[in-house]
Amino acid sequence: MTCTSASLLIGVIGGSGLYHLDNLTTIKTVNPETPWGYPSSPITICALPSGTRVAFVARHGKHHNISPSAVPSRANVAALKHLGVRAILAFSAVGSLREEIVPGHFALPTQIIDRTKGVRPASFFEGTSIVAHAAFGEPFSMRLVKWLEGAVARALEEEGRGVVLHRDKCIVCMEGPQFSTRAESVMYRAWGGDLINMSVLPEAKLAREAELGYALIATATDYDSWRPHSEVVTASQVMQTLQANANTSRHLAAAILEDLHASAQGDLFSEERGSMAFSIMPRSVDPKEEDIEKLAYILPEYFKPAN
Ligand SMILES: CSC[C@H]1O[C@H](OP(=O)(O)O)[C@H](O)[C@@H]1O
Ligand SMILES: Nc1ncnc2[nH]cnc12
Repeated sequence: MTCTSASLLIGVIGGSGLYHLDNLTTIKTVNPETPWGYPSSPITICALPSGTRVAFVARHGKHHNISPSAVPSRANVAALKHLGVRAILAFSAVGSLREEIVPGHFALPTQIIDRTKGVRPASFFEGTSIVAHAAFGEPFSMRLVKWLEGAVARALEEEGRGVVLHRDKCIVCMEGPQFSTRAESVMYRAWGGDLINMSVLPEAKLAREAELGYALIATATDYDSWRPHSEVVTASQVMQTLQANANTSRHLAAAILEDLHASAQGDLFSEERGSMAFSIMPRSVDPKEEDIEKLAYILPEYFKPAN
């Protein structure tokens, strides 16, 4: 099922605590089987008051039954792209590695440090006869991030609950599911990390391979484990902030998605489109037809099945 690109341009991935956008109108639910399996949850197509549609997927499932290492990120990103989405706005509950990023604050990261352990499939090309090297020096879509810096700050101010937005932060993505040790937490700060989660990778890499815009709205829930005289982070500590952050995230989505959809019709995501053209390596042998068919699901511009 493919929506027309004019009707559905933005996909939202909800993280811990954000399992639905029930402040928007649900139009329908779809559950497409992609060449990489089924998404984490059925995808809800929601409408804004104007009728503009967005697609929503719950990263850990609607009942939070998928652990961070097992999230089917390839299926999530592929399904969104196939539905007509051009950019993903991802939400994530994160630990703060900086005193000034107080639990309850929001942040827009611009860089990532990868501390995942190679157990998550991180490329659509993995296991195929085709090799591709996507550029990832700027792991987020900077035009989108800049756009969000203004729009999110305005929406948070309008909400009036004093949620502060931090810009230009570096997020560490760890494997989990256990939280970091105190020594690791201190080390990440020394490396320049400001935030920590278990989810931004491989999601951001896969969005890049699928030529989708991608930005993360990081919602701080805790101070991780670096503060010498404070308790280390626990799941129950995270839970305390999760609900308030999710409510703010839902408000934010309702406040900015209309304008984001309108901007998406312009050149906001022009950097991503066509970006894989020079990333796919010239081939010495013919690629397998089954691989072409698989990759055509996300990149029909480059992969055209024989029939
Ligand atoms: C519930 S604490 C750890 C868990 O929360 C974050 O999930 P998400 O990014 O989907 O909001 C973090 O990345 C971990 O997966
Ligand atoms: N401290 C933390 N470490 C990793 N992921 C998190 N998600 C929320 N808090 C976190």
